[in-house]
Amino acid sequence: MAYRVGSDAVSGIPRPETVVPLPLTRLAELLPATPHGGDIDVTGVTHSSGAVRPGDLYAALPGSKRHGAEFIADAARSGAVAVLTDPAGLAAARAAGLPALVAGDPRAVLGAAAAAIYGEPSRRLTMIGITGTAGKTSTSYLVEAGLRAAGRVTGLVGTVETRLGDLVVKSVRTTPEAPDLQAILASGVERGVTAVVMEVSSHALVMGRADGIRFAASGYTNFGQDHLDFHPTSEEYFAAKARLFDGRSEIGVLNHDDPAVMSLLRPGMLTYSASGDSAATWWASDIRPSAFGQLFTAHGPGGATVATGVALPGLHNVANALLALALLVAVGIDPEVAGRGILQCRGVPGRLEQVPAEGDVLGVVDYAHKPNAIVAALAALRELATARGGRLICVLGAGGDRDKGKRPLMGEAAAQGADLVIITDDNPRTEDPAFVREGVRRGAEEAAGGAKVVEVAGRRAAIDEAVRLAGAGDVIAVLGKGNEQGQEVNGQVLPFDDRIELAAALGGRA
Ligand SMILES: CC(=O)N[C@H]1[C@@H](OP(=O)(O)OP(=O)(O)OC[C@H]2O[C@@H](n3ccc(=O)[nH]c3=O)[C@H](O)[C@@H]2O)O[C@H](CO)[C@@H](O)[C@@H]1O[C@H](C)C(=O)N[C@@H](C)C(=O)N[C@H](CCC(=O)O)C(=O)O
Ligand SMILES: Nc1ncnc2c1ncn2[C@@H]1O[C@H](COP(=O)(O)OP(=O)(O)OP(=O)(O)O)[C@@H](O)[C@H]1O
Ligand SMILES: N[C@H](CCC[C@H](N)C(=O)O)C(=O)O
Ligand SMILES: [Mg+2]
Repeated sequence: MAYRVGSDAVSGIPRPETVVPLPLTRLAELLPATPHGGDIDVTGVTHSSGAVRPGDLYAALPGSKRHGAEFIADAARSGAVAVLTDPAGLAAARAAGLPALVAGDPRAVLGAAAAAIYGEPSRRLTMIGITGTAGKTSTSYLVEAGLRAAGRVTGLVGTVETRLGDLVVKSVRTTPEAPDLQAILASGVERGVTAVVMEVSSHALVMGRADGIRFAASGYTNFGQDHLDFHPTSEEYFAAKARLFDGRSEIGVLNHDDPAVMSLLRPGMLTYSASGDSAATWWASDIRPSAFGQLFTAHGPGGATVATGVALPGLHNVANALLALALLVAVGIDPEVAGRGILQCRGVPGRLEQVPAEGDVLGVVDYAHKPNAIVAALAALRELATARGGRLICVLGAGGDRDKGKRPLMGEAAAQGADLVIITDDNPRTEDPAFVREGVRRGAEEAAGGAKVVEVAGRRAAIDEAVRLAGAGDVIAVLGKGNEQGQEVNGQVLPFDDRIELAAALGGRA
């Protein structure tokens, strides 16, 4: 069934069952915010008028398209008892008869406000944060597996899903807005969760979504190009990610193999090197393929060695596993237990996921939708294709309404990494799909690689074409959408899952 973008069909953020009422005037004392219009107890908080529950503080934020103050009357009808806003929103709060807290930049105090309303849940959790251009989701699953091996009841917050013990909720954003995030953490505490690993996106760091959280340890995977539709410059994108290490993380773990990331190195920080540089705190050696992925030896502080591995191919997944190990050990997990847990993780949804299909062509779906991820994914799959004596065929597009500058770079990376590139549509959103394809094609055609480049409109048709052109031993990599189950076109999300489409196309061939 199709649904509108942002509709309730894809939300379902848990709220804590029990919240100690917090007087608005007490909250004002904790924040830089001025109270107006009397006192009242608040028992919840949201930034979205459609999600208001009785007793909530409604955060009426100035946005890029609207001002949340436009929705104060709606919020009041749904039971909001108070408003957090900027001076421009105060009149609407008064008109609705609600007391208000006014701050110059209400987003800047929202994280602290939400944390206070929900009883500072992160203080009762071991919080692990992960940022970086690529590898956040993958690393978070590996960390979660290590925590579970150590007997912890875990939480995970990221692009694919939010998990609190046995509860699983599909994600809408990588990092939820602060009111949702604090509600998730408080709900986790109620469910007995003791450790939470979360992806911290650059959007989140700029917009204060993770404010109010103190991380026991945080990791930085790598820095490449993405999101320049949101961040004005690459430097500002980098500075956004650097904020995770600005004092809110007790221990920082940096990728020794990435010079941009290493520019943040300060005394006390840890580093890791998948390429095996022994100058790093954690480094890998003896990497060898195994039946399900790869095994390697991790070398740690004081000459410690851990025999571990990861159930995914590619050097980038050794990097993710090494970062996971470093983070786990940093928060006190035994290295052997951590290494065993990482090894037990059976893959990550939509990340180098092999689709089930009989026959002599291997189909793989991956979430690479930025240049450095495409380089990494195709390098991993090239090894598989070579071992099978086949070619590497890549199907990819780029998302509409997102960073246009990355499109030719994505095309270039695909043409340099694959033998045949089929350029198609990703999520067109509100853009003309042909225009988006053109951006990717330009880069692919100008690339130095010897790949053949073709363009096929329509993702299903492109997958069918890849299967039609494939021969025995070939690997087909469908990149960019990973575990996504829909395709966003003009505000509608239409059902579409690369894994289902590729398996069906391969099934028709076998
Ligand atoms: C660019 C961006 O991040 N924008 C976020 C921002 O939107 P905005 O400033 O445009 O808000 P707006 O539409 O003008 O509305 C203003 C305010 O009115 C409120 N409102 C609006 C309408 C309504 O009916 N009721 C209501 O209360 C909104 O909640 C908002 O607080 O504030 C909103 C909530 O306050 C967010 O939902 C919204 O995320 C949008 C939907 C988004 O697509 N974000 C993506 C790009 C994102 O955050 N991605 C990252 C990285 C992904 C990754 O690489 O992994 C992520 O962490 O997911
Ligand atoms: N350490 C890494 N270095 C480079 N590329 C990687 C790395 N880990 C994963 N990738 C590639 O990036 C893709 C996305 O990986 P993952 O979902 O783990 O990253 P992410 O940072 O969470 O991405 P997003 O911001 O889009 O959610 C993978 O499918 C893979 O192609
Ligand atoms: N969280 C990422 C997802 C991109 C996925 C890709 N399929 C696309 O549409 O560009 C974003 O919003 O930029
Ligand atoms: Mg992610």
